[in-house]
Order: sequence, then C-alpha cells, then structure tokens
Amino acid sequence: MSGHRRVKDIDYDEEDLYDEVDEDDAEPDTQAGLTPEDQANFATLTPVVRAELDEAGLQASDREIQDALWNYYWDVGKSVGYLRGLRGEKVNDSGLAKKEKVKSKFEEAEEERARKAGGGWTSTSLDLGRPESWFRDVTWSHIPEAIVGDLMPPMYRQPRFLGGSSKLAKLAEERKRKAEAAKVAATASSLDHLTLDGTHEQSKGRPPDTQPAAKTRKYPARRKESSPPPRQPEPEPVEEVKEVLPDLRAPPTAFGHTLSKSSRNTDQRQTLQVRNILGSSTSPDAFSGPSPDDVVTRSTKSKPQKSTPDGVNGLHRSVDALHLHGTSTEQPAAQPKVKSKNIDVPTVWAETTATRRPSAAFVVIGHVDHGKSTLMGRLLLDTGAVHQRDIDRHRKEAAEQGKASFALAWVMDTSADERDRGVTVDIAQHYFSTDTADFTILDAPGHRDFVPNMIGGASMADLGVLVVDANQLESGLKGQTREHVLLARAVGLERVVVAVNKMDGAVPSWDQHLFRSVSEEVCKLLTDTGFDRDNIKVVPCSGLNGENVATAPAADGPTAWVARSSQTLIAALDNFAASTTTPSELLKKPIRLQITDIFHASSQYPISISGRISAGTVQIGETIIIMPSSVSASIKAIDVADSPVEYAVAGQLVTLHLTADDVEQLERNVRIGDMLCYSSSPIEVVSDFTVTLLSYQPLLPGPVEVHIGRLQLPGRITSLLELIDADGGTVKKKPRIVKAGLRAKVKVTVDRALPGDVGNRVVIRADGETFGSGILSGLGERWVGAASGS
Ligand SMILES: Nc1nc2c(ncn2[C@@H]2O[C@H](COP(=O)(O)OP(=O)(O)OP(=O)(O)O)[C@@H](O)[C@H]2O)c(=O)[nH]1
Repeated sequence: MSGHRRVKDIDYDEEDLYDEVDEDDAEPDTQAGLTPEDQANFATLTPVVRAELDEAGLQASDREIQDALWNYYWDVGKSVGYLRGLRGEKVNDSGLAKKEKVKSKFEEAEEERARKAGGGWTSTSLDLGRPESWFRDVTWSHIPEAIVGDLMPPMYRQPRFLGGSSKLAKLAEERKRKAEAAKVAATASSLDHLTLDGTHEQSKGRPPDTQPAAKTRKYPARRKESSPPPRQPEPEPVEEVKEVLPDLRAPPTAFGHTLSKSSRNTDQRQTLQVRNILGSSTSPDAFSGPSPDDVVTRSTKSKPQKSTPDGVNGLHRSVDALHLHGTSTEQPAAQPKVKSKNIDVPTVWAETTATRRPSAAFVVIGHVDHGKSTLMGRLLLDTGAVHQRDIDRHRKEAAEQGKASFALAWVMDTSADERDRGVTVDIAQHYFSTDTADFTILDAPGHRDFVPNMIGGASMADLGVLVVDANQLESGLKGQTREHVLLARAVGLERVVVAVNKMDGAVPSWDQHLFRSVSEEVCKLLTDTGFDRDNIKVVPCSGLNGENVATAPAADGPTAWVARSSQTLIAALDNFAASTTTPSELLKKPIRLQITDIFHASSQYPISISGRISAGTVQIGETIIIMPSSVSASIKAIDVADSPVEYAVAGQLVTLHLTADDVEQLERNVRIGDMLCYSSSPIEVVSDFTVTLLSYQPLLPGPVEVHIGRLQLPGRITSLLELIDADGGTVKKKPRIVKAGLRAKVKVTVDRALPGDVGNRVVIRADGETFGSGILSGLGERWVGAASGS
C-alpha cells in the first residue's frame, strides 16, 4: 500500500497538519475509503457468495469473500469460483486425493526446458506459476528497468488477486498472453521450417502452394509509441539430432542460413558475404543493421548537406540545443531542405479572421456507459460526417456479436479491443461541420482505468461535452462524472455543454421533472468545481434515437416541452464555437506542441505526429526540434482536420508530416508526450519542478504519477513547500501534510526527463486516484541523464 493510500486512511485533525506524522501508526482500516456504493455491494453480495459456498459445503470468512468480490468487480460467479479453488487447494494440502492437472503443451515445454537447463527449481516443483505471471496482478506501471532486471523469484505463492488489478486489465493481460503464446508457436514453427538440415518434420498443414498469403501491413499504420530499437533475438537452443532423415529438399539459400542462424550452416562463405553487405560482419544479428535494399536506396538518395546561415539544415541549432540541455544522446542529423514560403503567419491569420468559419475542439466526458460514443456517432451521422451505410454495416457487425445497441458507438470505438469490451480505451478524434462551424470531437474513455487518456484528451480541447445518463445520475456522480468534471477543470477547460442523455429511456419517457432535477444536480457539481454558470449549457437528448441532437424533436407528445424550451446539442455547440478565439499574442510566442500521437500516415511521409499547438505557429519547410531528445526534423506537410494546409496556429489540432535525413534516428527519439519547439527557443528539460496546486486528497511526500497533457511520468513529491491562500499568500511554511481542499506549493521530482514550461497544467495522481492539480510554477534542476531517462 503506498504512502498516499495510507494517508487517505489516516483520521487526522487540524493539529496533524503541522506536527510529526508517524506513518507506522497509520494502519489502514480496510473499510475506510470505500464509497457507499462499494459498501452497499459488500452488504448485498457477501451473503449471496456465502450461500453458494454453503451449498458446496465450503466456508470462508467475510474478509475472504469481500476480497474476492472486490477483485472480481462484484462478480459473484467468479468470486465463488475463486474461493472454491482456494478451498480445494487446502483440502489437497491436508492429504486428500489430489486431482491430476492436465498440463498444457506450453507448460510441458517449459518444464522440459527448465529440466534441460539443469536449474534446481522448476515452475511445478514449488508450484509458483510461470515467472511472467508472478506480477500479472500487480498494477505497477513504470517499473524502472534497473529494478526489473534485479527481480528475484518470490519464494511464496503470488496471490492471484489483491494486486488491485482491474477486470479490464485482466482481460487485456489474458488477451496479450494468448497472443504471445500464439506468436511463440508461430515463431517456433517457422524456425522449424527454416532448419534446413533434414531433421525437421514435414509440414503437417497445407502444402506450401496452398498456404494463405502473408498479410501485408497497410498504411495508415498508426502507432502509439515510437518503434523500439531492433531487439537482439535470443539464440534458439539447438536440438539433438536423433535420427537422420533423407533430405529431399533443395539446398538452403544464404539468406535462409542467415535467417535461421543454424549452427549446422556449412556455407560460411555465403553468410559472411551477406553480413558484409549489411556492414556489420561482427554483428551476431543479421537484422541489427539496415537491409541491403536500405543500403542501396540510401546510397542513391544521400546528397551532401548544405550548410545555411540560418541553420535551416538544423546542425548548429541542434548542437546549441545539446549544449543547453545536455539531454541528447546522439548527434543531430542534418535536415533535408523543404522549401518554406516564409509566411508571416500571425499577420495572415489576423487578416483572414473575418473570412474564417468558427471552429472548436471538444472533449466528450462522463461516466462509463452513459452513452458518450453513441451520442457522438449520432452527431457524426446526423451532420453527414458518416454515411448511413457505414452505420448499417456497424449495426450488422455489432448484431453478429450480440451488441447491436453499440452500432453508433462503433463509429468512435474503432479498435477490436474497444469493441470487444464495449468501452472506449483511447481518445478517438473525428471531425464534423454544422451550418456555421467546424468541430473536432475528442471522445474520451469513461472507464476509470483510462483516466490518463481522458486527461490527455481534455488537455487538447476548447470545451467539454459532459454526457450524463438521465436515469443513472447517481452512479456517475459517485464515479467518473465527478472525476471527469474535476479533471476537465484541472486541465483548464472553462465551458461545458451538459447532454442529459437517454431521455428516451426515462420513466415516463422524456420526463421533464427528471431532466430538471438532473440538470440542477449537474450544474451544482460544475459550479462547485469552479465552472461559471454562464459557461454551462444543458440540453436533454437521446443519442440512440437522435432526438434533440441535430434537430429539434417532435413538437407534440412527450418531447413537446423540449421542442418548446430547449436548444439542440448542435445549437449549443455552435454558440460556444462562435466565441472560441485564440489571443493574437499567443501566436507570436515560440511554437509549443505536445505530441499526442505518432504514426505513419502514408508512404510519402516517413513519420507523422499529431497534437494541439499550445503556442506559436508552424509552417511547411520549418525545422523543429523535439524535446527532450533534441532530435531535429523538417515539416514536410501539415494537416488540419485531415485537410492539407500551409501553416497552423495556436489552438489548432494538427498533424505534422516530418522528414529527416536520418529517419531512424528521428523515430527512435520521438515519443508521445514530447514537445516540439524551435531550437532557438527550446523548452526546458528538468528533473524537478514546483507545482502550485489544489489538493483533492491529503498529500504527503511520496511516489506519484505526474500528468502534463499526454505526458505521464513517474515521480515523487519530495517536499511540501508551503500552504497558500487563494491569493497565493503564505499560510504556513513546510507543512507536514496538505489536507484535502487546501492550496499548496509542492516540489515534485520526476524519474524521466520532463520538458515543461511555467504555466503548464499539472495533474498529480497516485493509486488510480487524482490527488491534486495545479500549475507548474517553477522549473528545477536541468535533466542531465539520457533523454529517455533510463
Ligand atoms: N436508451 C438509450 N440507450 C443509449 C443511449 N445512448 C447510448 N445508449 C446505450 O448505452 C450503452 C453504452 O453506450 P456507449 O455509447 O458505449 O457509452 P460510453 O459512455 O461511450 O461508454 P465508454 O466509452 O465505455 O465510456 C449502449 O448499449 C448504448 O446503446 C440513449 O440515448 N438511449
């Protein structure tokens, strides 16, 4: 249990704010910190599980039952199953007949390998499970590599739950495990096939000419992270040759030898030749260098670099950046020249204001399943951004999976994972236009496991659309409705449209009283969190049926009051878009863009990144650097809302198509959360900073997660500097603890290089909860390690 969780459970009084806190005395009460909903669930479900165990003639303590319920998200069946398993093992331990467990092929292979390796310990001898499963239930993110390398096998059974792992995390883990097992099997079989010494079995599947063609990877291939450096494959153990079979096949090619790295490869000459072409005759890995094709392509492409006085080719500017920050680990590459039109963007932008359509980006927030994705699918359908035939296709596919009601949501939830789970995982970005304005939708996940993605999405938005299920307000107020509202304010959003959704499902349908009470409660929550009442618009609607989304509902029947007195969701958005402007001073500042996505947009562009420009302007042909690595690149093309433009300004969400002489170097050094800037005015890269924040939970020095937009870093609160009042005046220096609801200045140290500016919005989280948020008010020591922070 982390320090923060302990602090949450401390029953302290005002005195404790300034006196010593003995953490050892602060033993948690296991029930403390539970929401009333959790407690109600325990109260109702514990007897149900007990009854099922009684039926099976088994006993369990309340604590065991509740631990199981907590872990399995109140799933009675799974909890009973777990506890039965637990009891079954105890019976076996006490000497009764033990059931023979049928071993999977994977387990058998693993045991065999362990036995051959001669280790004194096998996974079954102590029944510890496989090493990769020891920490499966532990929701550690960001384990420093050094620690991972030193992990020792625990000499006790790793509990199968109580690690705080969520159901979703388990699902994902299970899926990943299956995929890895399939990959291992596939790799093994293809390596068998490449063992060209006559010892392998004949293929048992289809003959080669009937094997399905390998799938080629199609663009766009969006990636969430930059490509990891090529891994050195581990040498495969060479199996004993037991029986020599007649070799009926053609001799292997040199490439085949190199690929299989067979120790029985007799054609050393050919293999060496290949390695020489690759330029690494000493390399143990044939793929650690560029391919022969790459070598040929590069030799025909490479031209001598021109050095220009303004440093457009990037060399001296990048070197400057290296001196300034000491974070780059590699020499910056000279940039290919991309022609810039040298547009005076701030002036042109000001001159064209009158002719531009209003535009805004909004983040869709709210509790899980309150209908965010469905409502956005509806908006896209009703504004013509997606076609009815696409929805029909989604409906058919969704119906095949027994999820017909998710057809509209599938417009937003495009990944297989999201569709399987029925929840949004990452931020989806879509565009639509109304008669008067252009919009970008950032659909945020509602589930608490994906709050970091929600923070990233909200940081890119001009306004929020809070979707509330009219019939489930309570669950939302206890869950992510409240947290999302808090975070939306924390990242600086000031305006919000509340969509009181699923009004069709109210009893009675479109109940006006229900709408009034829901809107009053939500408005109170918003104003209590700091939103101005004038900046809140509330509309009743049904995303599923489309009533009051793009068009007003029927003027008679249950929706008559809506048609009479409420604006549509689109009208509310149009109003806000009309008042969305970017201050002209912001355009004159140096460029700042936090990278929120990295991908290959097309074969034309080696690497593309997207994000919101928070200050300054960019135009085609400019050379930029990416911090903390200081790697430089040229802007080859720019897209705004999927359309090509010549320049873009602060406030816009853009995709920049980048190029560099050394694209691999660029790819290696760009990561989500990095900042794009000019080398002439680079962002500081620090290892600690001061944040002026409002605390939502009691704060003590200890480990935390730092969120700045899409950047998420492990770190720790190293000191509580002072408590302050609303005007920033000092109330108390060096408090021992910051009570929830107080303002404070706090020093935070991060474990990786942090590119940051004073004024950035910072969210501090720990244990999956938000502990405070505020503004970066002081930069600390410059980061001196590698840019990756490893
Ligand atoms: N009756 C009714 N059901 C709706 C409405 N909107 C959404 N639903 C249903 O609510 C369920 C959840 O909808 P989603 O759109 O996936 O909810 P979400 O808020 O996006 O969920 P996450 O992405 O997981 O946060 C689906 O079964 C929808 O069909 C509505 O207006 N009326």
